[in-house]
Amino acid sequence: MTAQLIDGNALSRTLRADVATRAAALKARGVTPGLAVVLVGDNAASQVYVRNKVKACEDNGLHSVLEKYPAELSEADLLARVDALNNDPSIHGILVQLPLPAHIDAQKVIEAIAPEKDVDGFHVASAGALMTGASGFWPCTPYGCMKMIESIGYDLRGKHAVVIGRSNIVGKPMALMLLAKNATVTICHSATPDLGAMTRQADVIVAAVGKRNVLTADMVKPGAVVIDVGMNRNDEGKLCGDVDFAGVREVAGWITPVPGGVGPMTITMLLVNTLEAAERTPL
Ligand SMILES: Nc1nc(=O)c2c([nH]1)NC[C@@H]1CN(c3ccc(C(=O)N[C@@H](CCC(=O)O)C(=O)O)cc3)C=[N+]21
Repeated sequence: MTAQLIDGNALSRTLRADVATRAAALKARGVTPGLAVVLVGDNAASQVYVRNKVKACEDNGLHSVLEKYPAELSEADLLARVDALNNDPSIHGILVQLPLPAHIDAQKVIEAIAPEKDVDGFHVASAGALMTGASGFWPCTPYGCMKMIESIGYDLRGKHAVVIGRSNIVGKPMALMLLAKNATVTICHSATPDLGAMTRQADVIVAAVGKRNVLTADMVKPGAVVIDVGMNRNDEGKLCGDVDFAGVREVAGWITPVPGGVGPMTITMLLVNTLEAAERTPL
């Protein structure tokens, strides 16, 4: 049996249509949701991602501002820009594209963003809100993964979810979101001695490592839900995830493709968070 595809492009179209409707309603009340995207340096991948984010805003009735700075921008100057955006009433969400050049302390810049504008969900206040169940923005990638699982009507209660990867941006928040839905959660990482022994027990697997073929068919329980967060290039230079898609799709019950899976959902949840930031601002 071949797994059913969870189509991130199709789900994004549905969710973005709702964003556009709500953005239009806000606009009618005189508020256009605004996102500021700050890009430092000329990382080629970042240029593409940032352009996609700006285009997604435009397509769905959000206003966006792209600020590009040379790689030599000082940390103090970047902090000053963040402060200006914090105080700009036309901007409801601020995204500082990562990675930043090595001379800039990325965490310090993230903490400078006003939590109510932290639509990436990377601020310690946002992380704390997710951990405790308080209101705050959830990081877009794991949030998008949760929406994909929700879209197939899957009940996580009592299921075993295995997350591969423990980053602050994906693995850790992903585990907390799954836990909040009453899954039993295991987090695996580079020091896990037998990854397959863990994943073979999983009803849901989220692969977020950043390495090709981390998950192969022999590591998957028949019928499992497999979410692929990876963004890698194969030998032919084609975009691929962390999962051996061709093999795993013959075993899994559901699987997300790369491209067309988690990537577009990350951008969709950025739009959702920005819209909600705008909806929360008092008129
Ligand atoms: N502050 C910050 N926030 C981020 O959310 C953030 C970041 N920094 N730095 C880089 C990563 C990466 N990221 C992606 C988003 C969408 C796709 C995406 O839409 N991918 C398409 C394919 C795009 C292509 O063809 O290259 C897909 O999977 O179908 C990919 C990658 C957001 N990031």
